Amino acid sequence: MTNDCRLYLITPPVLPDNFEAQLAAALDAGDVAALQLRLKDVPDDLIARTVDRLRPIAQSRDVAFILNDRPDLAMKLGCDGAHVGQTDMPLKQARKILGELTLGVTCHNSRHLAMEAAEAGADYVAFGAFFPTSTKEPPEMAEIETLQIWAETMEVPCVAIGGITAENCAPLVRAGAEFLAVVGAVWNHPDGPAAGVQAMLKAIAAA
Ligand SMILES: Cc1ncc(COP(=O)(O)OP(=O)(O)O)c(N)n1
Ligand SMILES: Cc1ncsc1CCOP(=O)(O)O
Ligand SMILES: [Mg+2]
Repeated sequence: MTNDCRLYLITPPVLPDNFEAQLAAALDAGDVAALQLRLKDVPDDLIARTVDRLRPIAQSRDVAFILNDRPDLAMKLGCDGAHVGQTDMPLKQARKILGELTLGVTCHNSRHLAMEAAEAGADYVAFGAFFPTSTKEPPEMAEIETLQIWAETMEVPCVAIGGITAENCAPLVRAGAEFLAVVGAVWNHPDGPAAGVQAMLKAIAAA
């Protein structure tokens, strides 16, 4: 049986020198719905220069370019949307800044937070972390049941994140995740990012 789950790629914490080539190879390896630029603790001008470098690579391939944490810069720099966490910016403010652009919101393991996000106009809600991850110290772990109940009862699409790999993703796909967001599964794949994307897509299709 097929499913509608798609891959949501997030950039690695530190971008290697040849990142443009790696990114192009990853996006050419198969269907990727979105790319999130996630740079933490860097000045605005570095975010702006990196958006200018990477945005065309994604958008020319019909991959939505989402900026983490900064709806203001997302709007200013021609991104397709922004992702905000619970402490990044009040959701109403983010929605107002972004206008018609995509707004994604971290909801940890809480359908209550997800309801609030949906009411504030989120285009997707993200639950996680589902599995241990070395990319970020997650404030809490999420249960598959949270995702499953959301997917069964609500219209707003849900993203699953946190330690997701080709080996462990099947239950999340079967629970109804519309998107799987990954960092390590692609950028740390032993055979390179293109192989990482292909492995994820194969696992999603087989779930
Ligand atoms: C798709 C997606 N889901 C969750 C997060 C985490 O956002 P946040 O809680 O704001 O933490 P940081 O990523 O900003 O460290 C995300 N970025 N993307
Ligand atoms: C940004 C973020 N938010 C919750 S877990 C996480 C990290 C996801 O990275 P990985 O796919 O390598 O676990
Ligand atoms: Mg954030």
